[in-house]
Amino acid sequence: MVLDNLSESLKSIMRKISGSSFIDKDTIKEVTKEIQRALLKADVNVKLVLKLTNTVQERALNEKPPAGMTAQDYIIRVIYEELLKILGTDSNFDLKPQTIMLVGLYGNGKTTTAGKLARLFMKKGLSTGLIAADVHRPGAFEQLQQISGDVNCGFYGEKGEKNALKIVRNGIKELADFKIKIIDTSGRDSLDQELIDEVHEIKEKINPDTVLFVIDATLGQQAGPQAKTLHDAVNIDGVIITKMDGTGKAGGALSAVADIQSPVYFIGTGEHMDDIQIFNPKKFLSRLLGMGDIDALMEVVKETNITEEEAEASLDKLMSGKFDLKDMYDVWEKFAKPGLLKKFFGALPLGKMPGGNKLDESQLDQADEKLRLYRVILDSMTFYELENPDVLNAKRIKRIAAGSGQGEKNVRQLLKEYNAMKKNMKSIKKNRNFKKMLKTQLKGGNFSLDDLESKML
Ligand SMILES: Nc1nc2c(ncn2[C@@H]2O[C@H](COP(=O)(O)OP(=O)(O)OP(=O)(O)O)[C@@H](O)[C@H]2O)c(=O)[nH]1
Repeated sequence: MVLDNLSESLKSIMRKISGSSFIDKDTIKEVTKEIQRALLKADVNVKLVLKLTNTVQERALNEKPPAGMTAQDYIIRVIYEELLKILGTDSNFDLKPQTIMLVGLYGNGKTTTAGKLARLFMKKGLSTGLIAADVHRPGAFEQLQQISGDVNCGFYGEKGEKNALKIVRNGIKELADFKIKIIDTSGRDSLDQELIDEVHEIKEKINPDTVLFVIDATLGQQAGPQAKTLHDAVNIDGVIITKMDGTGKAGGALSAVADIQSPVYFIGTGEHMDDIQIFNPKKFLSRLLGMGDIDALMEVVKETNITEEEAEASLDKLMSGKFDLKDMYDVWEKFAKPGLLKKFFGALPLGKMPGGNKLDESQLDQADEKLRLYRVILDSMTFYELENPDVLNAKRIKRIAAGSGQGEKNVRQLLKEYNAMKKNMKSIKKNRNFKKMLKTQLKGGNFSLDDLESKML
């Protein structure tokens, strides 16, 4: 597949980001440099690369991750969003009866694509006829005729006729019963004025419903000026990128498409008539980046939407001396979102606190599971016990263990953690910097332990 090399580079950059323990300015700069190199190697236009990487860098440096999202995930999201802008947003091709005009340069795959489209539309129940309006290339008439026979669709052409407009006019009349008519126009080695005039005239006089630009994925930097000139002449409604099955770079074609801001509707993935796919930018990009389901990542943010006020109130509770088990339960309830608890506890430098009880890595790994278990234990306590944890003697612990089915060991462990948390929170409540950073953490931000510790000393 085209862009394989770019995909490998981007995947390795993504791995690097998600594997880094913290994100600082240097990491962001390094990452954007690497993206820059990878895109340039894939033939993406320099101007576009610079614009993209500058935006990524600026956003990564200045924007705060939303609640529930780590800085790492957020940068991945920023990169994803900015790359998606190049590929365009999802826009489905409207499968309605229409006249389509195909434009593009010689050998880019126009004629083949006309046949592929005919087969695709007919599969969707839309009868299709092809009009052979390439009056310049010897053999173009026969090629389209042959293809229409292969896919069993309608065909109109006038062998030897040099007036493309006349053929199209007659063709539209002759193929009136077909729901979709596809005009295969001439291509050239380069964009000469004669070609531009010809396609411009057909566009003006025939007024097709849709003009589709067929472009070879491996075209390189000349794709840009070609797309622009054709767009100026016929106003391109959408793009079909062919030869996506090749090993080329595709960055040039993609840059050209980004430049004219037309949606890519289809991609060609081989020489056979079935080798055409509806283009889905999000899926394509997710595959390119080696991400499973990037939309799922976005969902985490929605699920963990904690407001600043909520974070502040919970933090005040945490740091007040009056922190009881009910408060602990409430805080956990609020922040027990996927991964958030782990992040929260993971960032607490408890080992550095007087009387600190640092949670080890394996404990952190099991944070979500532990929370579920602790909730069951807390549910087995009376209201009085939750508000007055000091009354929890051996007898009560035994009762709670039996009631929750979690064993005395787990009940004692929960109490141990509660006591450590309460003690630590009390001892740091006057530290404004720490409080501020914790708030960021509660809201899903991320920072390094080193950073946190240096702020505390
Ligand atoms: N691998 C691959 N080859 C393709 C694809 N689309 C077209 N081709 C091949 O590209 C070559 C040129 O395709 P044509 O359809 O003849 O090109 P054209 O743009 O119609 O050329 P003109 O009519 O001369 O303007 C043919 O050999 C096609 O089989 C594709 O998606 N993948």
